[in-house]
Amino acid sequence: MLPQIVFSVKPTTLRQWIAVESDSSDVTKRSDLHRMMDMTAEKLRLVGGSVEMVDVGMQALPNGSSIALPKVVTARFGEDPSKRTVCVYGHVDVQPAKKEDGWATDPYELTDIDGNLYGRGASDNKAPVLAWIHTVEVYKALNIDLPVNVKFIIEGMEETGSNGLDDMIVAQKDSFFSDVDYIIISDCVWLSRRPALTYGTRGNCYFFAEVEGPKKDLHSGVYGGTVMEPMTDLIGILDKLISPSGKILIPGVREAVAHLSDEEWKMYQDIEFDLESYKSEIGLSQLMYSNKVDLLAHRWRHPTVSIHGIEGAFSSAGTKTVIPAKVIAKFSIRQVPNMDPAVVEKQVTDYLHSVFAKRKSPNKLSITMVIGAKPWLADPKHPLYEAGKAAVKRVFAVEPDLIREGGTIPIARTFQDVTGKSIIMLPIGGFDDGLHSQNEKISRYNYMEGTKLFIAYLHEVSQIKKY
Ligand SMILES: CC(C)C[C@H](NC(=O)CN)C(=O)O
Repeated sequence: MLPQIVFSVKPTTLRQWIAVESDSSDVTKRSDLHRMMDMTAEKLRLVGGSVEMVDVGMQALPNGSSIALPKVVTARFGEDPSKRTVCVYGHVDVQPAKKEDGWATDPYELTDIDGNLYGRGASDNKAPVLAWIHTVEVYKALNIDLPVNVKFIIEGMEETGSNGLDDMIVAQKDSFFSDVDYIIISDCVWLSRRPALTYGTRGNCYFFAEVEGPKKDLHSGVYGGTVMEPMTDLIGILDKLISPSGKILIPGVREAVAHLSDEEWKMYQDIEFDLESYKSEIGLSQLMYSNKVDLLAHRWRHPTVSIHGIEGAFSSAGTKTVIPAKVIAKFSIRQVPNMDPAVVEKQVTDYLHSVFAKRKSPNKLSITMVIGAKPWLADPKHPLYEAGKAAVKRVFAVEPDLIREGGTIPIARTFQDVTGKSIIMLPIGGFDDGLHSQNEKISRYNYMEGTKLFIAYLHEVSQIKKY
Protein backbone atom coordinates (compact mmCIF):
# COMPACT_ATOMS: atom_id res chain seq x y z
CA MET A 1 0.00 0.00 0.00
CA LEU A 2 1.15 3.51 -0.74
CA PRO A 3 1.13 6.05 2.08
CA GLN A 4 -1.40 8.90 1.94
CA ILE A 5 0.87 11.90 2.23
CA VAL A 6 0.00 15.49 2.94
CA PHE A 7 3.07 17.68 3.02
CA SER A 8 4.36 21.08 2.22
CA VAL A 9 7.84 22.14 1.24
CA LYS A 10 10.04 24.54 3.16
CA PRO A 11 12.81 24.76 0.61
CA THR A 12 15.67 25.10 3.12
CA THR A 13 18.05 22.62 1.54
CA LEU A 14 17.19 23.79 -1.97
CA ARG A 15 17.96 27.34 -0.80
CA GLN A 16 21.39 26.18 0.45
CA TRP A 17 22.04 24.28 -2.77
CA ILE A 18 21.02 27.19 -5.02
CA ALA A 19 23.40 29.46 -3.09
CA VAL A 20 26.36 27.44 -4.40
CA GLU A 21 27.60 28.71 -7.78
CA SER A 22 28.40 25.21 -9.01
CA ASP A 23 29.08 26.28 -12.60
CA SER A 24 31.04 23.41 -14.14
CA SER A 25 32.07 25.41 -17.20
CA ASP A 26 33.96 28.03 -15.18
CA VAL A 27 37.19 26.63 -13.73
CA THR A 28 37.44 29.57 -11.31
CA LYS A 29 34.30 28.18 -9.64
CA ARG A 30 35.77 24.68 -9.18
CA SER A 31 36.02 24.95 -5.37
CA ASP A 32 32.28 25.77 -5.24
CA LEU A 33 31.62 22.70 -7.33
CA HIS A 34 33.67 20.50 -4.99
CA ARG A 35 31.67 21.96 -2.07
CA MET A 36 28.42 21.18 -3.90
CA MET A 37 29.44 17.53 -4.24
CA ASP A 38 30.33 17.43 -0.50
CA MET A 39 26.92 18.90 0.38
CA THR A 40 25.19 16.31 -1.81
CA ALA A 41 27.08 13.48 -0.14
CA GLU A 42 26.28 14.92 3.29
CA LYS A 43 22.54 15.13 2.52
CA LEU A 44 22.49 11.53 1.31
CA ARG A 45 24.34 10.42 4.46
CA LEU A 46 21.88 12.33 6.65
CA VAL A 47 18.96 10.37 5.23
CA GLY A 48 20.77 7.10 5.90
CA GLY A 49 22.52 6.23 2.65
CA SER A 50 25.83 4.38 2.33
CA VAL A 51 27.69 7.07 0.45
CA GLU A 52 30.90 7.10 -1.55
CA MET A 53 32.67 9.93 -3.31
CA VAL A 54 34.37 8.53 -6.38
CA ASP A 55 37.48 10.22 -7.73
CA VAL A 56 37.14 10.46 -11.53
CA GLY A 57 40.51 12.06 -12.22
CA MET A 58 41.63 15.27 -13.80
CA GLN A 59 40.28 17.60 -16.47
CA ALA A 60 42.73 18.78 -19.12
CA LEU A 61 42.35 22.50 -19.83
CA PRO A 62 42.96 24.23 -23.20
CA ASN A 63 46.10 25.98 -21.83
CA GLY A 64 47.77 22.61 -21.18
CA SER A 65 47.22 22.60 -17.40
CA SER A 66 44.77 20.34 -15.58
CA ILE A 67 42.33 20.58 -12.70
CA ALA A 68 40.59 17.99 -10.50
CA LEU A 69 37.17 16.88 -11.70
CA PRO A 70 34.41 17.00 -9.08
CA LYS A 71 33.97 13.63 -7.38
CA VAL A 72 30.93 11.60 -8.38
CA VAL A 73 28.64 10.85 -5.43
CA THR A 74 27.13 7.39 -5.20
CA ALA A 75 24.73 6.20 -2.50
CA ARG A 76 22.83 3.06 -1.67
CA PHE A 77 19.59 2.59 0.27
CA GLY A 78 18.68 -1.05 0.87
CA GLU A 79 20.29 -4.27 -0.31
CA ASP A 80 17.38 -6.68 -0.26
CA PRO A 81 18.05 -9.26 -3.02
CA SER A 82 14.33 -10.05 -3.23
CA LYS A 83 13.61 -6.48 -4.34
CA ARG A 84 14.30 -4.70 -7.59
CA THR A 85 17.05 -2.09 -7.59
CA VAL A 86 16.74 1.27 -9.29
CA CYS A 87 19.53 3.75 -9.85
CA VAL A 88 18.63 7.45 -9.88
CA TYR A 89 20.98 9.65 -11.89
CA GLY A 90 21.14 13.44 -11.55
CA HIS A 91 23.55 16.37 -11.52
CA VAL A 92 24.18 19.32 -9.23
CA ASP A 93 26.33 21.49 -11.50
CA VAL A 94 24.70 24.40 -13.32
CA GLN A 95 24.99 26.56 -16.41
CA PRO A 96 26.53 30.03 -15.95
CA ALA A 97 24.24 32.83 -14.67
CA LYS A 98 24.81 36.48 -13.78
CA LYS A 99 22.28 38.99 -12.47
CA GLU A 100 23.29 41.34 -15.30
CA ASP A 101 22.25 38.74 -17.89
CA GLY A 102 18.74 40.03 -17.17
CA TRP A 103 17.67 38.11 -14.08
CA ALA A 104 14.98 39.79 -11.99
CA THR A 105 16.52 38.31 -8.83
CA ASP A 106 19.95 37.11 -7.70
CA PRO A 107 20.40 33.77 -9.52
CA TYR A 108 22.19 32.31 -6.49
CA GLU A 109 19.59 33.32 -3.91
CA LEU A 110 16.47 31.19 -3.95
CA THR A 111 13.56 33.60 -4.32
CA ASP A 112 9.99 32.53 -3.72
CA ILE A 113 7.52 34.55 -5.82
CA ASP A 114 3.88 33.58 -6.40
CA GLY A 115 4.48 29.88 -5.89
CA ASN A 116 7.65 29.74 -8.00
CA LEU A 117 11.14 29.07 -6.63
CA TYR A 118 13.63 31.07 -8.72
CA GLY A 119 17.37 30.40 -8.89
CA ARG A 120 20.02 28.94 -11.21
CA GLY A 121 19.75 25.16 -11.14
CA ALA A 122 16.29 25.19 -9.50
CA SER A 123 14.83 22.96 -12.21
CA ASP A 124 18.06 21.86 -13.90
CA ASN A 125 18.69 19.79 -11.82
CA LYS A 126 18.95 20.60 -8.10
CA ALA A 127 15.26 20.41 -7.09
CA PRO A 128 14.64 17.12 -8.96
CA VAL A 129 17.73 15.57 -7.29
CA LEU A 130 16.46 16.75 -3.90
CA ALA A 131 12.96 15.49 -4.69
CA TRP A 132 14.47 12.03 -5.17
CA ILE A 133 16.38 12.26 -1.89
CA HIS A 134 13.19 13.47 -0.15
CA THR A 135 11.40 10.47 -1.62
CA VAL A 136 13.67 8.09 0.27
CA GLU A 137 13.40 10.33 3.32
CA VAL A 138 9.59 10.19 3.25
CA TYR A 139 9.52 6.38 3.23
CA LYS A 140 11.96 6.44 6.15
CA ALA A 141 10.07 9.11 8.10
CA LEU A 142 6.85 7.15 7.76
CA ASN A 143 8.59 3.96 8.79
CA ILE A 144 7.67 2.21 5.56
CA ASP A 145 10.15 -0.13 3.92
CA LEU A 146 11.36 1.10 0.55
CA PRO A 147 9.55 -1.05 -2.05
CA VAL A 148 12.78 -1.25 -4.11
CA ASN A 149 16.47 -0.81 -3.34
CA VAL A 150 17.52 2.67 -4.41
CA LYS A 151 20.95 3.74 -5.61
CA PHE A 152 22.03 7.26 -6.54
CA ILE A 153 24.70 8.48 -8.91
CA ILE A 154 25.05 12.26 -8.81
CA GLU A 155 27.65 14.09 -10.86
CA GLY A 156 28.99 17.62 -11.19
CA MET A 157 30.01 17.89 -14.86
CA GLU A 158 26.77 17.26 -16.77
CA GLU A 159 26.58 20.77 -18.16
CA THR A 160 29.96 20.37 -19.88
CA GLY A 161 29.47 16.86 -21.21
CA SER A 162 29.83 14.60 -18.11
CA ASN A 163 33.66 14.53 -18.18
CA GLY A 164 35.01 11.48 -16.34
CA LEU A 165 31.67 9.78 -15.87
CA ASP A 166 31.81 7.47 -18.90
CA ASP A 167 35.05 5.90 -17.62
CA MET A 168 33.61 5.52 -14.14
CA ILE A 169 30.55 3.70 -15.49
CA VAL A 170 32.75 1.36 -17.50
CA ALA A 171 34.91 0.73 -14.41
CA GLN A 172 31.90 0.07 -12.14
CA LYS A 173 29.82 -1.92 -14.62
CA ASP A 174 30.32 -5.16 -12.68
CA SER A 175 30.33 -3.62 -9.21
CA PHE A 176 28.02 -0.64 -8.57
CA PHE A 177 25.79 -1.45 -11.55
CA SER A 178 25.77 -5.25 -11.20
CA ASP A 179 22.51 -5.40 -9.21
CA VAL A 180 20.82 -2.38 -10.83
CA ASP A 181 17.67 -3.28 -12.78
CA TYR A 182 16.61 0.13 -14.04
CA ILE A 183 18.00 3.64 -14.36
CA ILE A 184 15.81 6.69 -13.72
CA ILE A 185 16.70 10.19 -14.88
CA SER A 186 14.70 13.29 -13.94
CA ASP A 187 16.70 15.93 -15.77
CA CYS A 188 14.18 17.29 -18.27
CA VAL A 189 10.79 19.03 -18.36
CA TRP A 190 7.17 18.47 -19.36
CA LEU A 191 6.02 19.65 -22.77
CA SER A 192 2.96 21.48 -21.42
CA ARG A 193 0.97 21.54 -18.17
CA ARG A 194 0.39 17.82 -18.58
CA PRO A 195 2.91 15.49 -16.89
CA ALA A 196 5.13 13.59 -19.30
CA LEU A 197 7.38 10.55 -19.66
CA THR A 198 10.43 11.07 -21.87
CA TYR A 199 11.80 8.36 -24.16
CA GLY A 200 14.43 10.15 -26.22
CA THR A 201 17.00 12.95 -26.12
CA ARG A 202 19.12 14.60 -28.80
CA GLY A 203 22.90 14.46 -28.56
CA ASN A 204 25.27 17.40 -28.69
CA CYS A 205 28.47 18.01 -30.64
CA TYR A 206 29.96 21.24 -29.31
CA PHE A 207 32.64 23.02 -31.34
CA PHE A 208 35.15 25.81 -30.92
CA ALA A 209 36.11 27.52 -34.21
CA GLU A 210 39.15 29.74 -33.69
CA VAL A 211 40.40 32.29 -36.20
CA GLU A 212 43.73 33.87 -35.37
CA GLY A 213 45.24 36.79 -37.30
CA PRO A 214 47.50 39.69 -36.25
CA LYS A 215 49.65 39.31 -33.16
CA LYS A 216 47.55 41.87 -31.23
CA ASP A 217 44.23 43.75 -31.45
CA LEU A 218 44.37 46.59 -34.00
CA HIS A 219 42.85 50.07 -34.33
CA SER A 220 40.25 49.74 -37.09
CA GLY A 221 40.89 53.31 -38.26
CA VAL A 222 44.61 52.75 -38.59
CA TYR A 223 44.60 49.19 -39.95
CA GLY A 224 41.01 48.65 -41.20
CA GLY A 225 40.95 48.12 -44.97
CA THR A 226 44.50 46.79 -45.06
CA VAL A 227 44.12 43.46 -43.23
CA MET A 228 41.77 40.49 -43.52
CA GLU A 229 39.94 40.54 -40.23
CA PRO A 230 39.59 37.35 -38.11
CA MET A 231 36.05 38.30 -37.07
CA THR A 232 34.95 38.81 -40.70
CA ASP A 233 36.41 35.39 -41.58
CA LEU A 234 34.67 33.80 -38.62
CA ILE A 235 31.25 35.30 -39.31
CA GLY A 236 31.68 34.30 -42.97
CA ILE A 237 32.18 30.63 -42.17
CA LEU A 238 29.51 30.55 -39.42
CA ASP A 239 27.01 31.85 -41.96
CA LYS A 240 27.60 28.73 -44.04
CA LEU A 241 26.50 26.32 -41.29
CA ILE A 242 22.72 26.71 -41.53
CA SER A 243 20.31 28.54 -43.84
CA PRO A 244 17.78 31.09 -42.55
CA SER A 245 15.03 28.47 -42.93
CA GLY A 246 16.91 25.97 -40.76
CA LYS A 247 18.50 23.79 -43.45
CA ILE A 248 21.85 22.46 -42.24
CA LEU A 249 24.41 23.13 -44.98
CA ILE A 250 27.16 20.74 -43.79
CA PRO A 251 27.30 17.91 -46.37
CA GLY A 252 26.22 14.52 -45.04
CA VAL A 253 24.51 15.68 -41.86
CA ARG A 254 20.87 15.73 -42.96
CA GLU A 255 21.26 12.50 -44.95
CA ALA A 256 22.09 10.53 -41.78
CA VAL A 257 18.87 11.37 -39.92
CA ALA A 258 16.48 8.49 -39.12
CA HIS A 259 13.23 8.57 -41.06
CA LEU A 260 10.03 9.66 -39.22
CA SER A 261 7.88 6.53 -39.07
CA ASP A 262 4.09 6.56 -39.47
CA GLU A 263 3.77 5.40 -35.87
CA GLU A 264 5.88 8.33 -34.67
CA TRP A 265 3.93 10.78 -36.83
CA LYS A 266 0.71 9.49 -35.24
CA MET A 267 2.18 9.81 -31.73
CA TYR A 268 3.15 13.42 -32.36
CA GLN A 269 -0.24 14.13 -33.91
CA ASP A 270 -2.00 12.87 -30.76
CA ILE A 271 -0.01 15.08 -28.38
CA GLU A 272 -1.85 18.13 -27.11
CA PHE A 273 0.47 21.03 -27.88
CA ASP A 274 -0.53 24.58 -28.60
CA LEU A 275 1.75 26.50 -30.95
CA GLU A 276 0.24 29.85 -29.94
CA SER A 277 1.13 29.31 -26.25
CA TYR A 278 4.60 28.12 -27.28
CA LYS A 279 5.09 31.37 -29.23
CA SER A 280 3.86 33.55 -26.40
CA GLU A 281 5.97 31.67 -23.81
CA ILE A 282 9.14 32.62 -25.72
CA GLY A 283 7.90 35.97 -26.99
CA LEU A 284 7.98 35.33 -30.75
CA SER A 285 5.37 35.97 -33.41
CA GLN A 286 6.66 33.40 -35.91
CA LEU A 287 8.22 29.96 -35.67
CA MET A 288 10.20 27.91 -38.17
CA TYR A 289 7.22 25.53 -38.67
CA SER A 290 3.52 26.24 -38.45
CA ASN A 291 2.15 22.78 -37.81
CA LYS A 292 2.48 20.73 -34.64
CA VAL A 293 4.04 17.57 -36.07
CA ASP A 294 6.78 19.44 -37.96
CA LEU A 295 7.50 21.60 -34.96
CA LEU A 296 7.76 18.69 -32.52
CA ALA A 297 9.81 16.65 -35.01
CA HIS A 298 12.28 19.53 -35.41
CA ARG A 299 12.48 20.03 -31.67
CA TRP A 300 13.06 16.36 -30.87
CA ARG A 301 14.31 14.24 -33.76
CA HIS A 302 15.98 16.46 -36.33
CA PRO A 303 19.46 17.94 -35.88
CA THR A 304 20.01 21.65 -35.58
CA VAL A 305 22.89 24.11 -35.40
CA SER A 306 23.00 26.83 -32.72
CA ILE A 307 25.64 29.54 -32.45
CA HIS A 308 26.20 30.36 -28.80
CA GLY A 309 28.84 33.04 -28.63
CA ILE A 310 32.17 34.47 -29.70
CA GLU A 311 35.07 34.68 -27.26
CA GLY A 312 37.45 37.55 -27.93
CA ALA A 313 34.78 39.70 -29.55
CA PHE A 314 33.96 43.11 -28.12
CA SER A 315 30.71 42.64 -26.22
CA SER A 316 30.58 45.29 -23.52
CA ALA A 317 28.50 48.46 -23.60
CA GLY A 318 30.13 51.29 -25.52
CA THR A 319 31.71 51.72 -28.92
CA LYS A 320 35.21 50.25 -28.91
CA THR A 321 36.56 50.35 -32.50
CA VAL A 322 38.98 47.48 -32.29
CA ILE A 323 39.80 44.69 -34.76
CA PRO A 324 40.07 41.64 -32.46
CA ALA A 325 43.23 39.62 -33.17
CA LYS A 326 41.78 36.24 -32.23
CA VAL A 327 38.15 35.15 -31.99
CA ILE A 328 36.67 31.81 -31.00
CA ALA A 329 33.11 30.93 -31.98
CA LYS A 330 31.18 28.43 -29.87
CA PHE A 331 28.49 26.49 -31.71
CA SER A 332 26.84 23.15 -31.29
CA ILE A 333 24.95 20.62 -33.33
CA ARG A 334 22.13 18.74 -31.61
CA GLN A 335 22.36 15.35 -33.23
CA VAL A 336 19.86 12.54 -33.45
CA PRO A 337 19.61 8.85 -34.39
CA ASN A 338 21.45 7.75 -36.65
CA MET A 339 24.17 10.38 -36.42
CA ASP A 340 27.51 9.71 -34.78
CA PRO A 341 29.65 12.39 -33.04
CA ALA A 342 32.93 11.13 -34.56
CA VAL A 343 31.43 11.36 -38.06
CA VAL A 344 29.92 14.79 -37.35
CA GLU A 345 33.31 16.02 -36.10
CA LYS A 346 34.95 15.09 -39.41
CA GLN A 347 32.08 16.46 -41.51
CA VAL A 348 32.15 19.82 -39.72
CA THR A 349 35.95 20.13 -39.67
CA ASP A 350 36.38 19.24 -43.37
CA TYR A 351 33.51 21.48 -44.44
CA LEU A 352 34.57 24.57 -42.49
CA HIS A 353 38.17 24.25 -43.67
CA SER A 354 36.98 24.03 -47.28
CA VAL A 355 34.70 27.08 -46.85
CA PHE A 356 37.54 28.97 -45.16
CA ALA A 357 40.00 28.05 -47.94
CA LYS A 358 37.74 29.79 -50.49
CA ARG A 359 38.18 33.06 -48.57
CA LYS A 360 41.93 32.98 -49.34
CA SER A 361 42.63 34.50 -45.95
CA PRO A 362 46.12 34.45 -44.37
CA ASN A 363 44.50 33.98 -40.94
CA LYS A 364 44.62 30.59 -39.21
CA LEU A 365 41.49 28.51 -38.59
CA SER A 366 41.32 25.67 -36.10
CA ILE A 367 38.26 23.60 -35.24
CA THR A 368 37.94 21.55 -32.03
CA MET A 369 35.02 19.41 -30.91
CA VAL A 370 34.89 19.74 -27.11
CA ILE A 371 31.72 17.73 -26.39
CA GLY A 372 30.57 14.67 -28.33
CA ALA A 373 27.43 13.45 -26.56
CA LYS A 374 25.28 10.86 -28.31
CA PRO A 375 21.49 10.91 -28.65
CA TRP A 376 19.42 8.40 -26.65
CA LEU A 377 16.21 6.59 -27.50
CA ALA A 378 14.19 4.09 -25.42
CA ASP A 379 11.23 1.83 -26.09
CA PRO A 380 8.20 3.66 -24.65
CA LYS A 381 6.37 0.30 -24.52
CA HIS A 382 8.76 -1.01 -21.83
CA PRO A 383 7.07 -1.76 -18.47
CA LEU A 384 9.06 1.10 -16.92
CA TYR A 385 6.84 3.42 -18.93
CA GLU A 386 3.68 1.53 -17.93
CA ALA A 387 4.78 2.02 -14.31
CA GLY A 388 5.30 5.71 -15.09
CA LYS A 389 1.81 6.02 -16.53
CA ALA A 390 0.31 4.37 -13.43
CA ALA A 391 2.25 6.68 -11.08
CA VAL A 392 1.22 9.79 -13.04
CA LYS A 393 -2.41 8.67 -12.98
CA ARG A 394 -2.26 8.06 -9.25
CA VAL A 395 -0.79 11.51 -8.42
CA PHE A 396 -2.21 13.75 -11.17
CA ALA A 397 -5.30 11.78 -12.27
CA VAL A 398 -4.35 12.17 -15.97
CA GLU A 399 -2.54 10.17 -18.65
CA PRO A 400 1.01 11.49 -19.23
CA ASP A 401 2.28 12.65 -22.61
CA LEU A 402 4.94 10.37 -24.11
CA ILE A 403 7.54 12.81 -25.36
CA ARG A 404 11.12 13.22 -26.54
CA GLU A 405 13.49 15.96 -25.40
CA GLY A 406 15.41 18.34 -27.64
CA GLY A 407 18.19 18.74 -25.08
CA THR A 408 20.92 16.32 -24.16
CA ILE A 409 21.70 14.12 -21.18
CA PRO A 410 25.25 13.20 -22.23
CA ILE A 411 25.48 10.09 -20.07
CA ALA A 412 22.13 8.50 -20.99
CA ARG A 413 23.46 6.60 -23.98
CA THR A 414 26.53 5.38 -22.04
CA PHE A 415 24.27 4.01 -19.31
CA GLN A 416 22.31 2.14 -21.97
CA ASP A 417 25.28 0.87 -24.00
CA VAL A 418 27.64 -0.01 -21.13
CA THR A 419 25.29 -1.34 -18.46
CA GLY A 420 22.61 -2.72 -20.80
CA LYS A 421 19.97 -1.52 -18.29
CA SER A 422 16.69 0.04 -19.33
CA ILE A 423 16.25 3.73 -18.69
CA ILE A 424 13.27 5.98 -18.13
CA MET A 425 13.27 9.75 -17.97
CA LEU A 426 10.67 10.91 -15.49
CA PRO A 427 10.56 14.71 -15.57
CA ILE A 428 9.00 16.94 -12.90
CA GLY A 429 10.11 20.32 -14.28
CA GLY A 430 7.55 22.62 -15.89
CA PHE A 431 7.56 23.51 -19.61
CA ASP A 432 8.22 27.16 -18.71
CA ASP A 433 11.01 26.64 -16.15
CA GLY A 434 13.53 28.56 -18.26
CA LEU A 435 16.39 26.05 -18.13
CA HIS A 436 19.76 27.65 -18.97
CA SER A 437 17.92 30.97 -19.33
CA GLN A 438 17.25 34.04 -17.18
CA ASN A 439 14.87 33.54 -14.23
CA GLU A 440 15.08 29.75 -14.11
CA LYS A 441 12.57 28.38 -11.60
CA ILE A 442 10.62 25.37 -10.45
CA SER A 443 7.11 25.80 -9.12
CA ARG A 444 6.25 24.67 -5.60
CA TYR A 445 3.48 22.63 -7.24
CA ASN A 446 5.87 20.71 -9.50
CA TYR A 447 8.40 20.27 -6.69
CA MET A 448 5.83 18.85 -4.28
CA GLU A 449 3.66 16.88 -6.68
CA GLY A 450 6.85 15.71 -8.38
CA THR A 451 8.11 14.30 -5.10
CA LYS A 452 4.80 12.47 -4.69
CA LEU A 453 5.21 11.16 -8.24
CA PHE A 454 8.60 9.70 -7.33
CA ILE A 455 7.18 8.11 -4.18
CA ALA A 456 4.38 6.53 -6.22
CA TYR A 457 6.81 5.52 -8.98
CA LEU A 458 8.98 3.45 -6.66
CA HIS A 459 5.86 1.55 -5.65
CA GLU A 460 4.84 0.99 -9.29
CA VAL A 461 8.33 -0.20 -10.24
CA SER A 462 8.22 -2.75 -7.43
CA GLN A 463 5.14 -4.21 -9.13
CA ILE A 464 6.84 -4.77 -12.52
CA LYS A 465 6.84 -8.42 -13.52
CA LYS A 466 10.08 -9.80 -14.94
CA TYR A 467 10.61 -8.34 -18.44
C1 LIG B 1 25.92 18.75 -23.45
C2 LIG B 1 24.98 19.78 -22.92
C3 LIG B 1 25.75 20.87 -22.27
C4 LIG B 1 24.01 19.16 -21.95
C5 LIG B 1 22.85 20.03 -21.55
N1 LIG B 1 21.98 19.23 -20.75
C6 LIG B 1 20.94 19.70 -20.08
O1 LIG B 1 20.61 20.87 -20.11
C7 LIG B 1 20.16 18.70 -19.27
N2 LIG B 1 19.53 19.29 -18.21
C8 LIG B 1 22.10 20.55 -22.78
O2 LIG B 1 22.39 21.67 -23.20
O3 LIG B 1 21.23 19.85 -23.31
